[in-house]
Amino acid sequence: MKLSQIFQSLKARNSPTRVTLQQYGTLFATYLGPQWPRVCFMALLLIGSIMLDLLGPQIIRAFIDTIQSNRSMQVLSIIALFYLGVALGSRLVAAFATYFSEDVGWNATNRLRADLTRHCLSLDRSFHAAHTPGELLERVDSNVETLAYFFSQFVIRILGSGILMLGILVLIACENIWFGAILGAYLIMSNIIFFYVQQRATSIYQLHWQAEAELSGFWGELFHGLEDIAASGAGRYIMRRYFHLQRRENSTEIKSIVFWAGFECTGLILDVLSLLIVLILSASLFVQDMISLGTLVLLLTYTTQLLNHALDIAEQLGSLQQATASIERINEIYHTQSCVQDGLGVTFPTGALALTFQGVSFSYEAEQTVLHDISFQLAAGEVVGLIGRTGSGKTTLMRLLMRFYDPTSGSVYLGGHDLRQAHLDDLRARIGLVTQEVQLFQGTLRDNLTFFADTIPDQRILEAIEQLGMSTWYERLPEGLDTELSSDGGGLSAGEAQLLACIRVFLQDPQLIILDEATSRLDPATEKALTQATQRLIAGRTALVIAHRLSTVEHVDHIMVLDDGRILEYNTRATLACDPTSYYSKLLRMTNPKEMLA
Ligand SMILES: Nc1ncnc2c1ncn2[C@@H]1O[C@H](COP(=O)(O)OP(=O)(O)OP(=O)(O)O)[C@@H](O)[C@H]1O
Repeated sequence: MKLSQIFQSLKARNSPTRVTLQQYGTLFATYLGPQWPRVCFMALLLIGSIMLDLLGPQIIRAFIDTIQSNRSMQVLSIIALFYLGVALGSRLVAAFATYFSEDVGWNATNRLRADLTRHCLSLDRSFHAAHTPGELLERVDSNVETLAYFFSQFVIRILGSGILMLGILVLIACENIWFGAILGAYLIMSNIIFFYVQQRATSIYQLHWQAEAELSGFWGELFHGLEDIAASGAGRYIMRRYFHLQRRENSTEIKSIVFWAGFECTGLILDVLSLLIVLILSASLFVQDMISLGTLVLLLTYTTQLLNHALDIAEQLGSLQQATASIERINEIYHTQSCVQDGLGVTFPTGALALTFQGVSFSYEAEQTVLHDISFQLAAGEVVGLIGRTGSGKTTLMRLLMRFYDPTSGSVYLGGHDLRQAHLDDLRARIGLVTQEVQLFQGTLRDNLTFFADTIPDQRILEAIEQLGMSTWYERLPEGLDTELSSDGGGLSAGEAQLLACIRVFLQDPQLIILDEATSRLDPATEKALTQATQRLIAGRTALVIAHRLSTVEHVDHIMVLDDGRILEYNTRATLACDPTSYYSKLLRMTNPKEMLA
């Protein structure tokens, strides 16, 4: 079963704030199931370590009773050596068990993290607009990390402590049935108290993590926009917001720490009380000659072990609460279904693809329509230049074509197929997108051009650079394809980043190109290189060029002028240029057309 199905079943059966035993079971089965040989080996080690732990107090009893009876040094030395062996063996086995449990836990959470990342990638833009990168990082990383502890420690320690406690209770009951019965009743009662106290913990942890996520989101935004913040002098506002978020994070953290301290304190009080009962009981049995001194020590040692493990179980139940809070936060993401559903798949024609928008309207939010009844056709291999003031809907049109969103009404057809019928991956592989904000990654130029795919040979990259007429630009790079770039732009200007994006798209060899021209001022050499590269890139392909300069649309077949989400005019460039009443021809006659393009 896929993780999304598990989490969707959580939603279907329960409110999002409840995770049932069966659902924990499904989670374990999905992520621990494939590692069953390791889990079995871990369980064997666990049982071995428990048996050795139970053996220790029996050897001490034998030692004390031997001192009291025959006092043979030889027997005492053998018992002492045996005890040493058992103690060492127990530690060794416990260390192996811990190693395997960690390994199993991390494997499980790595798979969970990968599934979650894949799911986040499949979600549409409205989801990503509503969640900051920092918040998602918190969920995909920190919340999943909590589950690593849960997967590894919870299994080994709850199971281990549970079995050990049962073993100790049986052994104590064999010595004295009343002793065993009283301790058993006490343990059940104390665990019930702990369980109810911890029920409250989930909401406290969730509030804390939400505050942490918001703080992480803030850091993400801050580091992303450092330049703008410094330039606009927004430092004081940023610090105010930081203090506000930090205060919230601190207060929720203090609440969870206080809760945890209160919980540990309750455990300690219950411990002291139970030890008192045991001391009185065992002393009275010893005074009445009902048990030997060795048995007295045995009972006390077992009781201490029992209480330690009871506290351990209570703590593990605490980790269960943390894990539950994590599962619920991860669960929330899994509930989010992408508004853009994958299509069944179509067979696109080869070569350039025809494009049709038919009565397309779109709104990001219910009450605000951004595109109104957009209809136009572009034959295969034709290029349309899209112009319009800022906010007129150019980028939105591009987003619909990439299926980042679906139209509210109407349809978009590519190569004769409704976009909603195509597989998303297939569709996006056929469209090359060069945006204003080119995302670079920490790595070499080669990595950035190939998206870290080592199947593309250098020769092909160099050919692409040459075919796009960018050899002069490339030769200026200090270390060629090995030039290191960083994710924040790495010293590349906006124009150079677009040059890089052109090579990326050229390597992808798409059937339709969307080009959102850089608005920033480019130096003449880069502008010339970029114009040449884009012209070569779109040659023989259908293309939609969002233009911020009239020179960009000098060679296009059609011009579309968008105004407030409506097509103001759409015709061949030649027709519009010859029509003195057209918006485009007015732009051509203007001395500073940028004003009307901004
Ligand atoms: N994610 C979003 N959520 C809500 N509204 C949005 C979103 N993105 C854009 N808009 C709104 O949609 C309208 C069209 O925006 P769009 O970005 O498509 O315009 P544009 O012509 O590309 O502008 P620019 O030239 O400045 O990039 C604007 O009113 C904008 O505020």
